[in-house]
Amino acid sequence: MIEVKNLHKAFNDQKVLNGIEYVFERGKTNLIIGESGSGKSVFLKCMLGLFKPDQGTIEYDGKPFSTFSDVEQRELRKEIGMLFQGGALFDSMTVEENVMFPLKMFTRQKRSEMLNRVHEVLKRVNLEGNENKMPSEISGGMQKRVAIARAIVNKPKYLFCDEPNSGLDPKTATVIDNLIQDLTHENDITTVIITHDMNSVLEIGERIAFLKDGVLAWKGTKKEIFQTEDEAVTNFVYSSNLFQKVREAQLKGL
Ligand SMILES: Nc1ncnc2c1ncn2[C@@H]1O[C@H](COP(=O)(O)OP(=O)(O)OP(=O)(O)O)[C@@H](O)[C@H]1O
Repeated sequence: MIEVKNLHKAFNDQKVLNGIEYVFERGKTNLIIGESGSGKSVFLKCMLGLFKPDQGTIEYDGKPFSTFSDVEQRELRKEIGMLFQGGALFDSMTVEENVMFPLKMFTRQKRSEMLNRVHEVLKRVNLEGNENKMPSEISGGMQKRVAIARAIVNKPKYLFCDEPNSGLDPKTATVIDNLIQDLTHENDITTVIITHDMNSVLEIGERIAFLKDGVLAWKGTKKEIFQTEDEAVTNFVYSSNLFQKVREAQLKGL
């Protein structure tokens, strides 16, 4: 669980985050949605300790980040899996080496132990047999699965995903969404996902936080997002044709 209390962040006199209160629940997919410039990335960077909040606290399972010593921050980093926008694989490393990278960075396991874990994770994301391929030799969806394998190889308690579906076709995007959700449930991970993708909201929106101008303007589930009368949310959500059609179908009782 990650609990955010009264989070403020400004750059010069531009207030970007303005008093955010939110709980990211363990074992759930927690989505952050909102227009471009609403503060999603700044929020994520505050949670990762890359930006220092001006005010407020971020607690990891009850412990405020600001009270972590350098050693504790390093320990926390081991418990965080990060799925970067675009995957961010190392082009010059094989699939196997990419996935092994966090184990080399953060553990002192023997190579044979690391290989066992890498193969276990690659099997889980259905990439068995691709160990020795280079990223350029596999599809975008497979690259994304390698990036997911790398993000979970060290058994993280927290998983941060920045636009996990960018650049993928809708079918592959759904496979990736479901994989992230299944891994979240199987491993009881606190998963935070920044997304623009309304398909993802429909697919895996177990908990949704809607940011508008740095304020947490609405929170709820994928079911509730269809029922809300909140104008800011409906304006944002129904700018998507897909949502418009689902809403119309619901109203017709289809
Ligand atoms: N390092 C920085 N210095 C100054 N201003 C910043 C910095 N990082 C972000 N901002 C400003 O904070 C605001 C929110 O940016 P942010 O990147 O969090 O938006 P976002 O919701 O993630 O947008 P997008 O969906 O386009 O990625 C923007 O006005 C941006 O210019």
